[in-house]
Amino acid sequence: MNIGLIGAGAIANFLLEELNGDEKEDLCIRSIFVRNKEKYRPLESKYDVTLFTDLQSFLQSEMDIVVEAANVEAAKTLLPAVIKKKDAVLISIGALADAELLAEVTELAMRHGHTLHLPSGAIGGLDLLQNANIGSVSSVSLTTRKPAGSLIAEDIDEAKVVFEGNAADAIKQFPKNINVSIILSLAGIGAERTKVKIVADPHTDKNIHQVEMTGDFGEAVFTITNNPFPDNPKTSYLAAMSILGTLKRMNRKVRVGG
Ligand SMILES: NC(=O)C1=CN([C@@H]2O[C@H](COP(=O)(O)OP(=O)(O)OC[C@H]3O[C@@H](n4cnc5c(N)ncnc54)[C@H](OP(=O)(O)O)[C@@H]3O)[C@@H](O)[C@H]2O)C=CC1
Ligand SMILES: O=C([O-])CC(=O)C(=O)O
Repeated sequence: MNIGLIGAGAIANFLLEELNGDEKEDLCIRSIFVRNKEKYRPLESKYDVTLFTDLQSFLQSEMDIVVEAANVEAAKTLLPAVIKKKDAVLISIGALADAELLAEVTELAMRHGHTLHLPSGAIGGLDLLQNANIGSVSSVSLTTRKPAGSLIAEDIDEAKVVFEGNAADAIKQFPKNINVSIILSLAGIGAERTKVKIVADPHTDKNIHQVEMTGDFGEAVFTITNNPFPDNPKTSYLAAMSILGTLKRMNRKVRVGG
């Protein structure tokens, strides 16, 4: 499967190393859509990829699927054009907090016969939540704790709650830090009803997500203590692995979970 990648940051570099590195894989990144070719020029020879700044030329290049690893704004702008032409994997899930965009992309995917894959990113338990939601789920809440520097500019000595509210507002205020709240909303009871608390912690170097759910099924509480990427500590290593997992499991004939 040939992949077209949008973005060339922490997640993109992980995917390039895993898929286009020394060991041959069935999956291969061929094309990368960037804003500034000169900045990313070294990737062309290192990973044998072609850089594009024109979206239509990128989409016409040799690829079976697009993987977005850019940011929420880019995803909002690019996704409608992408899904008309290709299947896609989206990691800046916060883009889909916009109900109009979600409806538009769903309609385009159906009309053009394409699929939009939404990986679980830096959390888990979405299989459980979707199954629980067949019955009635009464509450879903997420408490995210990250290194203070990932969330706020000010120097603090003690942990500080920097946001408390619902997922719809959380992603507006922290688009680079709380995409997980929107995948949780999509799997469960929506961005208005999914509660979010974000804590800036000067004493942690992990990205910690505690998820709590209650419903007909009973209740679930679990915590994911994520290792961050050294070159972008806002982003957890698991988020990048979840894209690779999604790609690798896509064509399986025996499917686990889900
Ligand atoms: N769903 C989840 O659980 C998670 C989601 N994420 C999200 O994944 C995304 C990628 O994360 P990460 O790799 O760490 O981010 P980085 O900031 O490391 O990299 C982002 C890349 O996207 C590029 N980019 C930005 N805007 C555009 C655009 N309009 N067109 C093309 N490229 C663009 C940037 O290029 P430039 O140099 O030009 O700025 C940069 O190369 C982010 O949105 C992040 O919030 C992260 C963790 C978990
Ligand atoms: O990587 C993480 O731990 C979570 C994150 O940045 C996001 O959801 O946007």
